[in-house]
Amino acid sequence: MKILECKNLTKIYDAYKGAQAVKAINNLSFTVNEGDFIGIMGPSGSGKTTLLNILSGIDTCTSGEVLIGGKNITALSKDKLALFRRDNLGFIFQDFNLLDSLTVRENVAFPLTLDKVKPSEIEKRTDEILKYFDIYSIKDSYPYNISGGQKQRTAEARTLIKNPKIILADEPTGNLDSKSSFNVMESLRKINQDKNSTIVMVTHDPFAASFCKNVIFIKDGQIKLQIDSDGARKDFYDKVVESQMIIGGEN
Ligand SMILES: Nc1ncnc2c1ncn2[C@@H]1O[C@H](COP(=O)(O)OP(=O)(O)OP(=O)(O)O)[C@@H](O)[C@H]1O
Repeated sequence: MKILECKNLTKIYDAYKGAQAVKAINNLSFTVNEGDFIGIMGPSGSGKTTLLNILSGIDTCTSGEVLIGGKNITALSKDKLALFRRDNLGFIFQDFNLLDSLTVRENVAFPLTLDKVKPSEIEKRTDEILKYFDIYSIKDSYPYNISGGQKQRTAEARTLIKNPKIILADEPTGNLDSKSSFNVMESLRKINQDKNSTIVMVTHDPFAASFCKNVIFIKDGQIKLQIDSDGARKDFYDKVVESQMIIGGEN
């Protein structure tokens, strides 16, 4: 089932204070199905962040459409878009975005608290997800007392607690050492497999990309190449690195 459709997306940043206008996304179309785990790669300046910002409703496109679960988010008013984002999209960022004054448990429960869910229901769902991400034992710790990998798993648990339609991840391994990167990517792969969560991830990191089912490469705002994994991660890693060389540019 189609869950995300980008149709003929174009984004032009207008000329500003002497700088020329930039066509960051150029008539780009692609479809994401439920349960996909897609990586978006490309050289610096190729348009990855711009694309993710448009998909997540943070930025608007100049022309084209983004449909999420059949709903055209490019046509929503600001308020409706904010609500739609809250109820349907999950975000995972490079710098975790955890609240330092809250414990791990409180951070994970935060979206449900905002939604005024019943306390008994919050407790049940929070316990379940803390255990799933193997952070139950550190539930009363604060973010500054836990490791980078534990912080990222806490951020994932907070994202997943509302069962978003799509998880949009921006360089989730960007600030992690190799062991934590492995654990975080394993946990993303696990939620993709166990819960059929749909994940769209922007990354520079071929290791992170090797966990995806498909990777699209963009350059000059257009899709230049798509590669598919047959499930063997090491082989797919080689394919990702090879594709990066084909695409060229600074990574
Ligand atoms: N706010 C902006 N105003 C004007 N031009 C911008 C703006 N943001 C990005 N650009 C330009 O749009 C193009 C795409 O940028 P974008 O940040 O999407 O690339 P990227 O692939 O995410 O790069 P990186 O990997 O370095 O983060 C670049 O030429 C960039 O200079």
